[in-house]
Amino acid sequence: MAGSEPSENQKFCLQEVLDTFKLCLSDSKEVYLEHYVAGWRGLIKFLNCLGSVFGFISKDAVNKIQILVNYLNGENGPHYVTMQSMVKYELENDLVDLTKRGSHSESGCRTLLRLHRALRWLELFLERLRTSTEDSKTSNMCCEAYNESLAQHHPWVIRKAAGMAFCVLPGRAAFFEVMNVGTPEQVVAMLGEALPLISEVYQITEELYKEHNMLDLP
Ligand SMILES: CCCCCCCC/C=C\CCCCCCCC(=O)N[C@@H](COP(=O)(O)O)[C@H](O)/C=C/CCCCCCCCCCCCC
Repeated sequence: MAGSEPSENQKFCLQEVLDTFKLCLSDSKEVYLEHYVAGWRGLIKFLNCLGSVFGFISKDAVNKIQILVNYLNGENGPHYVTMQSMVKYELENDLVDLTKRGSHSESGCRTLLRLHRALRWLELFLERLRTSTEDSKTSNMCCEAYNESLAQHHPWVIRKAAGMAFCVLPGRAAFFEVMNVGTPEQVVAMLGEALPLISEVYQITEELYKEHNMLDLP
């Protein structure tokens, strides 16, 4: 594998990501931003194990996570506890560029939307991985999931770069090893547990953005 050996706290652990997504939803099905970004942080550890070819993707995701963490830790932090409270606060205070980019080009709503779209890619990719066979190619699964989701929001140059990165993804067996779960059967079982959680978080976010006409924020 292309990446260097990660230290213990940089090591990816699917169970950890699963636990984080379990914490995302409140009893009233609001999405806690803190756990949502923690879930992404866990996933980025995986990306970092794959080598520097994925650096440009990891950098963009880290940057977006940091924007949200800054809001969470900032003076208006209490408004950013859940996605629902963030949306309400930013909309009520005209803090979102709704039609064209202006003075709020790094709003929480816009930033989260980019990660939300990536969550759909993840859902589609993990479902393919879960139902894959030994000879399935991770690059094909990743590419198909990307074309059905994120690619529709990316310009040609990003799509090209992403396509090139997918070509150097490790094979299914090596990929499963990086997941740090156990046998392929155990990986498949854990994916089966993780997917409904990821799907539910995705659906709730999608509904929230649809309700406020924010699925196309510039
Ligand atoms: C369970 C273990 C197996 C799967 C582990 C997957 C780990 C994936 C971790 C992170 C995924 C990356 C998230 C990328 C967020 C991209 C957000 C985005 O769309 N940004 C673009 C738009 O932003 P603005 O310009 O409007 O601010 C930005 O232009 C993008 C730049 C970078 C390229 C993004 C390519 C995304 C490809 C996603 C597939 C990742 C491949 C991972 C392979 C396992």
